[in-house]
Amino acid sequence: MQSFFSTLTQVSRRNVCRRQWVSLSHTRFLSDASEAHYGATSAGDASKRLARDPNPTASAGRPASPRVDFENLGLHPPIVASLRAAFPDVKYPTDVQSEFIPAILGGKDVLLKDATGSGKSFGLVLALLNKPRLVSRDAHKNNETQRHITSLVLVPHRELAFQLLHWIERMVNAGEQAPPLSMIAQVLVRDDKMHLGQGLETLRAETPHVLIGTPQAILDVYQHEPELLQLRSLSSVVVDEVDYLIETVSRKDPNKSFKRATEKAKRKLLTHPGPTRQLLDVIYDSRKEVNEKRIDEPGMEIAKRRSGLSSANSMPPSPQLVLSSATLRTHLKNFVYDESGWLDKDNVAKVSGRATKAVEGERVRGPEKEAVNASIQHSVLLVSDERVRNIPGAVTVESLPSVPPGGEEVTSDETGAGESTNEVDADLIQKYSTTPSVFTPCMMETVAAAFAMDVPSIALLVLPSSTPVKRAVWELRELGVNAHGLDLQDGKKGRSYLASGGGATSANPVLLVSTLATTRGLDLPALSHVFLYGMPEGPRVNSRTVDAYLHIAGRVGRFGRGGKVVTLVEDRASEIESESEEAEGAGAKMARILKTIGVGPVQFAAFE
Ligand SMILES: Nc1ncnc2c1ncn2[C@@H]1O[C@H](COP(=O)(O)OP(=O)(O)OP(=O)(O)O)[C@@H](O)[C@H]1O
Repeated sequence: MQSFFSTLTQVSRRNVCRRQWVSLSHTRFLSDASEAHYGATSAGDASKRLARDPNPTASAGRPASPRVDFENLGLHPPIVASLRAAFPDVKYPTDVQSEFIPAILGGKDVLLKDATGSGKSFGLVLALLNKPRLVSRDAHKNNETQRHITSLVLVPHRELAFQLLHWIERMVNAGEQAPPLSMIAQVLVRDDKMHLGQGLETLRAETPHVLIGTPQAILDVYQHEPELLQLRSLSSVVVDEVDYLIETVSRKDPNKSFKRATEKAKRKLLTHPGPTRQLLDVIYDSRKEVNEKRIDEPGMEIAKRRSGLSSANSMPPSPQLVLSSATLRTHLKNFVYDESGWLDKDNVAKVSGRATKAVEGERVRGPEKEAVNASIQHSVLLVSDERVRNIPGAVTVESLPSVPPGGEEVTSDETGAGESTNEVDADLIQKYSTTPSVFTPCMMETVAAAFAMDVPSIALLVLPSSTPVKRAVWELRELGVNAHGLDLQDGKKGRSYLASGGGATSANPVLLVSTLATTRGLDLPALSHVFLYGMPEGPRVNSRTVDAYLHIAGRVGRFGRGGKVVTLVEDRASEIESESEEAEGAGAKMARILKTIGVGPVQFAAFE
């Protein structure tokens, strides 16, 4: 099999030979390379073919019909070979992948939205790996070839960055003559002490094809060593979990006087734009300028531009922009389209997997309901010192088998249970034993009991964003739970969590502990349960809370696997019947969240 590495080097060599490079200041995109390389299976052809013959059977997250395969989408055969060798279960593209991969390879800006677990991030990685490597020649250095970063991927937290890196590593290592991973992909995130550490050293030593990082880490490097990033010569910029990374103001907030509150929130965002906004403002400054001018453009000019004729306000060459999430709210889309100035509006594809779903006759529903996965059971437990009970209205259903038939036994080595890393050190134990906890004892005991009774192999506990994971791990271990802080950077163990799975049992099940801030986008195939400590993004119920719940719930039930989401909230008996939102208890609020997403609560059988 031709190696993954040789694919990328061939692309770069071919490109270098075909282009006349003047100097580094004239770095140009190798836009003709994909055309030369992919011939009849170019992205444009693939789009046309899909339009004629859309996949008629699959639903989000299910593989598309055999009539569409990865090569048809414009992916280069050696990359597909590496994919098949590394991920034998990934046989055909999902609906949404069939739509967005050709759009990305065709150089379009893409707004991408589909259910959790539909393969968005995975497909993005594939498309980016497939892009021709950007290289230029330096006339001042004997025409020496210089490699550039081709794609920048912004993700909300380091665990997701390492997950994408592990996926790439598996594909790279699947070919013969595996290259150093750092040539293909690197991660740039801050460590526990907020340092960039090893990631920055590696970037100084080698330019990767794909750079994955958190916005703050990338911004830090941009501010101190901008030449390492070459932001303006990128070919693509991807923002995964974009609604988490770019804050926008919702037009409807029933709890506030609408207009004044909106204006105030907008002003605040202008004064304190988050790191993602800052980076995109830098990368797309020339697009912003043109978009600004286009606001007053006369009709003739618009018509000229749209028909491809040269116009005074033509868009300058700039990286394609891809924004992705399972939950893209209207106010974010409006901001991106009308206010940000980042998009090339004449060249945008909006992809939601709907083109294929509409052909299947699936009902297109509200934004929350589209993201719900029917194979997940949702339970809410009301917890007090006296008792633990299911939320009123929870129904008994035939339980999803926790261990699907044919599940194999995994060893403690595979689950990372027997390893000594991730230990809580002695100083912290001393501190924890002598200071009050932010966690309520009866809530932790309920997590421990529910985990012991129902989890066959691996579960995830999601804590509120600012709570201490290490302390939770320690408290749970005191209760006899095999708890570990989620750490995907941790080589062998981290990768074991990402291995394909489901249907496994373990003699010593593992409870991984993370927070709301580090859970978005994670794909841990062996998970059967997610326990949620308290209301997500509480205390009010609004679109942010609902979206947060959808994303947490979406960690299970991926690719047709079943799964359970168990939310634990403190039980305050008087709260349930109250009409006012202030007095309404967390249980009633959770019931509203479930209603909004169109699911009913299911009894968690271990409790009354
Ligand atoms: N075409 C495919 N066939 C089978 N499995 C796939 C396919 N594409 C991706 N997967 C698997 O599906 C899982 C989910 O993929 P991914 O994380 O990309 O979904 P997502 O849509 O980004 O989810 P989220 O919105 O939660 O971030 C991964 O384990 C991946 O290996």
